[in-house]
Amino acid sequence: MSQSLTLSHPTGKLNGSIKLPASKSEANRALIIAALSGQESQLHNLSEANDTQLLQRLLQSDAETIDAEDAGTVMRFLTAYYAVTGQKKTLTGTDRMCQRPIKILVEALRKLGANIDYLGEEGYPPLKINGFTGTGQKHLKVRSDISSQYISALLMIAPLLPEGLELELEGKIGSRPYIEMTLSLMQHFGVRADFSGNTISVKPQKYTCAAFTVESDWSAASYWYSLVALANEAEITLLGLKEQSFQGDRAIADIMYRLGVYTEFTAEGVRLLKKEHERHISLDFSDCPDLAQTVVALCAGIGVTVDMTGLESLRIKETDRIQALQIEVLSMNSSLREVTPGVFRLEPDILQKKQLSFRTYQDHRMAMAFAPLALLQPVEIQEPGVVRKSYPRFWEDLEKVGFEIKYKI
Ligand SMILES: O=C(O)C1=C[C@@H](OP(=O)(O)O)[C@@H](O)[C@H](O)C1
Ligand SMILES: C=C(OP(=O)(O)O)C(=O)O
Repeated sequence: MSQSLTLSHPTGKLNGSIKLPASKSEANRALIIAALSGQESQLHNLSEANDTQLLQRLLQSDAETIDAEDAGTVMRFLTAYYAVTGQKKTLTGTDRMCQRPIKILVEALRKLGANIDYLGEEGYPPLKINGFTGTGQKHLKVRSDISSQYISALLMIAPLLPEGLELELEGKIGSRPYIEMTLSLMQHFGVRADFSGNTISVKPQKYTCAAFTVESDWSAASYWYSLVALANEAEITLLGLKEQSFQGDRAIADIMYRLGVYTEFTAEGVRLLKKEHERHISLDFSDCPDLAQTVVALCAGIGVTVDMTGLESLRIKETDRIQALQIEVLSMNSSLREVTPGVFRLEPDILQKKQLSFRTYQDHRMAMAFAPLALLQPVEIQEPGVVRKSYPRFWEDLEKVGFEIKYKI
């Protein structure tokens, strides 16, 4: 795997049609639900993202030790899946995965009757899942301000529990659209739930067999919006995106309207065109945390000041994304500071005409968020292979619209 690549674009003009990868969030829910249904499923357009390829392989594996690598959904969804299906497994992941908390999910599963031990530090993977003796408990209180993935994991197994499940969400509901995506996918496969106030109720039910085609990934689309915003001239079509999507990251269309990109929905996807951008904006990322890096890197490039809230969960993702962003925007003369508790301000400055080099912190989104800046000046991206987590063809797709890439081994 190459250690770095340098990226440049000879004209700054972008034109073309891109087939985006499919959403790993949708695909991984569909895979878990299909496995829980116990029936042959017809899932189409499963993502080429490593997170999805990995889950597919692991669901077919009868190994005792299961490596979820760096995939949060794989770790959290499989913990609940193995528990409820009574499979005895050791579940581990990368060093970083073993620093990403899982206590809220493990505690909830224990209350439902799962026997789970921590093999390392209490509250973190690796885990040993030893079996399941249903307690018949129906009502659970679960904190919803750390990661929605715990809630999605519990919801997907809920119809298989003898009494079903009533989940009372405590605190702010972070990443809420991902919970709604879970409920929509469950409904697609025949399971009804009720989400009223802060309680989600699921009665015991059976998943039914249904065909499902995974949509293109709106999070991946965000990097193309950034490219269009930074280009001298651009007309880009992104295939397979839908206006009515299960994905909360479709919010990028509205965010980018303010940052210089007009979205036209067509029968084949979206057409992106350039427009004027605002100079100072405020955004709340509570519903769409994966878009924050795209916006920060772009705004540092085009000189837009942004006040951001809802970034709490960024500290426990593939890396501490707030810290990684703070370090990397510094090399662009910009600053990212917490101005009052919970409010982060990106203040950009004039970019010097020198080659920029960005570290990626084993985080695919750091690589893809900073790459579009190559439309302003040559950019080096370190450890570019990280993109395989969600968008393995990212660099090839950039070449299709005229980027020149030199790989250094
Ligand atoms: O459920 C999902 O598919 C995801 C939920 C979000 O995580 P959190 O709920 O931890 O914020 C998101 O950041 C992640 O990329 C995918
Ligand atoms: C946070 C992410 O993924 P996960 O939590 O599933 O590892 C992501 O893809 O940005």
